[in-house]
Amino acid sequence: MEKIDNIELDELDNKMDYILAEFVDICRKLYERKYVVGSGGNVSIKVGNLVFITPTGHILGLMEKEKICIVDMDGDILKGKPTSELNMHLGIYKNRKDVNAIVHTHCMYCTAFSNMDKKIDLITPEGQLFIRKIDYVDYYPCGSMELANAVSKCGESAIVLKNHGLVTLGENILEAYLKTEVVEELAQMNYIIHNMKK
Ligand SMILES: C[C@H](O)[C@@H](O)[C@@H](O)C(=O)COP(=O)(O)O
Ligand SMILES: [Zn+2]
Repeated sequence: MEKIDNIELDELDNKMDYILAEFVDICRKLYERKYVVGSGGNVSIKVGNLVFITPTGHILGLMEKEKICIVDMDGDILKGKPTSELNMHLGIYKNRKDVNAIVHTHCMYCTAFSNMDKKIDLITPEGQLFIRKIDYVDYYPCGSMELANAVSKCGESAIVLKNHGLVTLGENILEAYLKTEVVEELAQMNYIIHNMKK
């Protein structure tokens, strides 16, 4: 059995198969839960010096392992045509050593709150447990370096992009995904409570 630094390549293969299968599942779930529609949203994970990332213009609900792009941390594209938000993903990984997974979606309630410049209160137990604080970023054009720089400077792991959507960060993809679910539920709960007060 060939080994590199005591890692059996077959074992590495199996691990990567599992990691990429989980990546595909999360992409499909984001679409199924309508956190994105059409070709919106993008997802990435960092494994060592490599970033596995969704292709641009692709429907997350139809993601397949073979379609996942690969980029190194210098931004050299090793496989496929990655998301137009590649600079945002790389900028976050460079600035946040605690982050190994990024989920970007267009959650409707979060985006609506951002359009009204309203903050989302962390009113649920999950909100207080999983989301320490939410950062808010002004509107910058999609795919722009301005957006990438603004987001990668944020210190929190839930970042609302004005008139665009949400970015959640995690040590792993399940954590990043969970934060998307929790923040969007918080936004919905805030909306319901606000309307009940009328
Ligand atoms: C307009 C783009 O869809 C923008 O919203 C981008 O941020 C996005 O979500 C999907 O872009 P890619 O298909 O390039 O990942
Ligand atoms: Zn987007």
